[in-house]
Amino acid sequence: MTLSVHLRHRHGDFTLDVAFDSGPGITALFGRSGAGKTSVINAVSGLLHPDEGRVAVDGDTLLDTARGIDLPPHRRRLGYVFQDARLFPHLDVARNLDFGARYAPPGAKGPARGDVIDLLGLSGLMARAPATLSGGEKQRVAIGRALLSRPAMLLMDEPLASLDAPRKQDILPYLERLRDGPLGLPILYVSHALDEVARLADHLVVIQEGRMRMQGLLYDVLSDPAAVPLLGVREAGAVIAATVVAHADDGLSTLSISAGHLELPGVQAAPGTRLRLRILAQDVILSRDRPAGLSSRNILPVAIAAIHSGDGPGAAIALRAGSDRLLARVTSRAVTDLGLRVGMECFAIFKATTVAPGSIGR
Ligand SMILES: Nc1ncnc2c1ncn2[C@@H]1O[C@H](COP(=O)(O)OP(=O)(O)OP(=O)(O)O)[C@@H](O)[C@H]1O
Repeated sequence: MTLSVHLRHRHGDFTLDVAFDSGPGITALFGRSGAGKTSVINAVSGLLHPDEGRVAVDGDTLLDTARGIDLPPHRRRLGYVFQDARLFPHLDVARNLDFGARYAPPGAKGPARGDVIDLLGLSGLMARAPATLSGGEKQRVAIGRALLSRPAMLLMDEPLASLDAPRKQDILPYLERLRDGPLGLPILYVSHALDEVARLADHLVVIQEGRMRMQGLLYDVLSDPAAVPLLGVREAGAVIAATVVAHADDGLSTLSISAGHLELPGVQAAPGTRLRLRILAQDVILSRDRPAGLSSRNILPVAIAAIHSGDGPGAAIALRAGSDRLLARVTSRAVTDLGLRVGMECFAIFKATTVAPGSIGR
């Protein structure tokens, strides 16, 4: 599946100028408030008619201003999940799901009702009224309703933004299952929360003030030191792939990565499970020599791939760790004092507790 979005639009002083092409899985559109994310999703769904643009899903053209094509929303076969679940308050969960199915185009391929109920863990909720559901449960029903309309693509506009942190952690595994399951449904996922994006996205598009600033595979964008000023120095950090090896009685788990082993707490996955770990750039310390007598359990041999000095006192350092990439943020003074340069081999160190359970995804 491919998603191709090319848009130009003016809202008064605000100009939207965004173009990206992505592959299967979840494409996350990330940006701060007012960056233009909702305008993009509205143009994809047909609620906004851009001045110029082209939107195609898997080769099917939904919009092409040059050719006079602008399908109305109901003919675009898109499932929409909003920040607030927008369930029908007078219908129980089962009937809310039926409503989705009612909009499925005749003959459209899609998941069976029972599979959607299993995937989203809805079987115990079917007779409940929306008012009695938690925020996370409501969102699961809203996702189920959207899936049962058998869409060609799912649009999710800040679907977790109204949930508190624990509810958000409850629902993220369902979204991971949706992404990795047999449906293979493409998802355009809008968020201003980088932790969610790092857990879920396959492809990342970063927009700022209406312009597309970076796009690419999530692992590539998040490990690019040029992304640090865009994403924020406290939030920037690479995602690496790891496999669970074993859990010890003291609560620490061993994970293997291409550059060696990590020891982390709070890993809730069976040995053999593939995970993705987000390691914030600000949590990584560099040492030219292998440190001895250090309490930190995670010391990885790395090579410096790039050094990106910012306007302030910090520098972002791209590191190669086996076949993975890490980012470190250190002071420019440390770069000078340690004589760091591209190609140099050194050691990256981070505390086990810096990788919080919420930063560990599938
Ligand atoms: N219909 C409109 N008329 C005029 N300006 C608009 C209109 N819709 C959006 N804008 C402006 O376009 C800019 C982008 O808005 P948009 O809602 O797309 O951003 P966003 O990234 O989704 O923000 P948020 O996360 O706060 O919802 C904002 O400056 C907004 O005020």
